[in-house]
Amino acid sequence: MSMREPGLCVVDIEKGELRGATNRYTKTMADLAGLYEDEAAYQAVLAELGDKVVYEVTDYKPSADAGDMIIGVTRMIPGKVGREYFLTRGHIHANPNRPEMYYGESGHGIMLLESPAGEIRTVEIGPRSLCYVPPYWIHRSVNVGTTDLVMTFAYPADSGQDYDIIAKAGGMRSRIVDDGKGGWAAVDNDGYQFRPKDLVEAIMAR
Ligand SMILES: O=P(O)(O)OC[C@H]1O[C@H](O)[C@H](O)[C@@H](O)[C@@H]1O
Ligand SMILES: [Fe+2]
Repeated sequence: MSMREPGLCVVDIEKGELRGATNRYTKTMADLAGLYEDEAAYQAVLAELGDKVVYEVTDYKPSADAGDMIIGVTRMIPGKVGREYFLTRGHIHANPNRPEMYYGESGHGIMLLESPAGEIRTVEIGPRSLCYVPPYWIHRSVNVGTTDLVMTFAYPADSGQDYDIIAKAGGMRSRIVDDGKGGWAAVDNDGYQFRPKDLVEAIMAR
């Protein structure tokens, strides 16, 4: 093992980015096809937003080694597709026993978590909330506020992201929607299919 130099990055809360990041990736509404329940509403929002960035990630990745850590910032604009609040694609870590932490910088978000067996948890995140995503939880962030949601995160550098696990189940078990009173509610996703028991066991054995 060779020594690595210390790093320094600065969280720019207004811009919602990490100054000194080594990577940036952006998502537009077109990249999120098939994630929202209301296809007509999705098409309308897609036409309205065009190639506007709906969320972006800037991160600092020293290496992909197991003992290293990726630190970064995610920024998501506010909005709804029909009654459903804007969300990230969501994933389980490709090495599923890797955790993650999220720290709220600004805005109002929900971390939506699902176990491989289909249990759901919601964690509300505001400024200075520190959310721990334990190993094995599928996770997605949702902006339930009226301003950009900005969060700092950190996770082991060899975690990886598996997006298929959500797609294959027809989405996550819950959707985060407007409750009609200015707040949010978790409701059932009608298209959700529970994973077979042997698949759940195979994931949990890794
Ligand atoms: O990867 P997505 O599900 O699109 O979520 C966007 C990003 O969310 C978080 O900030 C994670 O730490 C990133 O690694 C992830 O890529
Ligand atoms: Fe993650």
